Amino acid sequence: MDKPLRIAIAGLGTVGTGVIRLLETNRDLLTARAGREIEVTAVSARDRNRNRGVDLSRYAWEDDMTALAAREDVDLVVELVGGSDGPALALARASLGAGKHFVTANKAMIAHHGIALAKTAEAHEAALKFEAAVAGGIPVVKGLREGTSANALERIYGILNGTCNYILSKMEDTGADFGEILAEAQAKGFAEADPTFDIQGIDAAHKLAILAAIGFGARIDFDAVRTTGITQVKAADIAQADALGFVIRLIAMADTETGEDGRTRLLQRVRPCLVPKDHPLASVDGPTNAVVAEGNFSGRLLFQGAGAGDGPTASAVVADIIDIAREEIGAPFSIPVAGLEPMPPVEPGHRMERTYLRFTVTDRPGVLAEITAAMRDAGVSIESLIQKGRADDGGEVLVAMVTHEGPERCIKEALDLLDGSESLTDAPLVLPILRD
Ligand SMILES: NC(=O)C1=CN([C@@H]2O[C@H](COP(=O)(O)OP(=O)(O)OC[C@H]3O[C@@H](n4cnc5c(N)ncnc54)[C@H](O)[C@@H]3O)[C@@H](O)[C@H]2O)C=CC1
Ligand SMILES: N[C@@H](CC=O)C(=O)O
Ligand code: NA
Repeated sequence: MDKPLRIAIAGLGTVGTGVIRLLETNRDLLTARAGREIEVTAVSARDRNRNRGVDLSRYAWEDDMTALAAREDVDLVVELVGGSDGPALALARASLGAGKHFVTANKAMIAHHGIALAKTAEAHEAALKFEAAVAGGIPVVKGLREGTSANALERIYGILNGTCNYILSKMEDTGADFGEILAEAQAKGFAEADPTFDIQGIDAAHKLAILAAIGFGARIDFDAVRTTGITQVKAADIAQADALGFVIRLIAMADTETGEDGRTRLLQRVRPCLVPKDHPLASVDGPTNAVVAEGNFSGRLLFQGAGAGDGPTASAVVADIIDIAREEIGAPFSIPVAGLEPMPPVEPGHRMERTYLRFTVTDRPGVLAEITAAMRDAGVSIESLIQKGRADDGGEVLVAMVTHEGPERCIKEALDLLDGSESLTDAPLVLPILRD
């Protein structure tokens, strides 16, 4: 048998502790699968004395995690700290620069610095792997890099944030308040250290940018992801969507089109959408994630499973470690960095969509006429319209509508016409309807 693969782990929180537990529990099986032992030699985290429920006494401890990269007894560094910059990035640069393999669950860092890190990895013939960074335990990075590699992909889309999905599906089941459920998601270890990354859609955007790079051979362009989170979604919208035959899910989607200049353009967006109840993504509940990839020969592929949590995320981290133990290095984004194409973003106004719109308005005569006139003037055709009762005190009521399919820019024009209207007491909510 080959020499052991010696690894160091930085970050011993939810995921880091999960990795240690998995390496201990499945030791024999991992040795057989990897073809050699996987041996933890050193670890680093903020607090040495915290009780994590795992025995760290056999491993060397480094207070400064960057020191892991310089250790002679380390072949591979695993980063489970988080943060796009700061110590995680310093560790990545130091490790790859020293020719050590590097495994991370850090989507923020890969979305911002993945290309530069992949270049360093290539230059030093080291592996850079990040299966856990996208959709936790689901092998979707591998699925796109290897499983769909024979296809031109038409669309990649799905549910990429477990916290938002947990919140939306729990709101659906219990009618409970947003904040209460977010606290539960935090307690269960799904949420990011700063949960605004989850609820504002930024975490899903990080993951989408990574998948788009792999799936479409694009240079990662995180700044081009058009991102809307779930904070504006109310329990009333969920009930309304239900009555219309939909659920609400935060959907991340990327596809391409050819611009007038002949260049391939990339559209990446994260936004809450109405999902028809008979669509496979509608039954994805709780912290589960799901990714759909549509290949020109494979047809629609659905990857589904736990997108967050210690066990599933550790499973993805250790799968990457096994690949490296087997010397399956590969290009981080499927093809060498020089081959990744810079793809300018699509301006999506011409895209055709059916849309759900919700207005919170003052309950007085003429309000409905004002809204429908704006729709008419902008060329938006209304498929159905619901006004939710009368407010007893003449206060606020909810007006919801579903439009026929039309160009996205018409919705924007209608909202611009209503901008500043004294009838509207809250910003309108616009939710596209996911097409099959
Ligand atoms: N929790 C989850 O379900 C998932 C997390 N991830 C990613 O995995 C990474 C780790 O996440 P968690 O384990 O949830 O985080 P966590 O907050 O539970 O653990 C982070 C660890 O890093 C250490 N750390 C943080 N800042 C440090 C610093 N400046 N210096 C030294 N040590 C420091 C902490 O002491 C702790 O041990 C993040 O990149 C996260 O986005 C990815 C997929 C799922
Ligand atoms: N905060 C993330 C954790 C996994 O990536 C999520 O909720 O999906
Ligand atoms: Na994954």
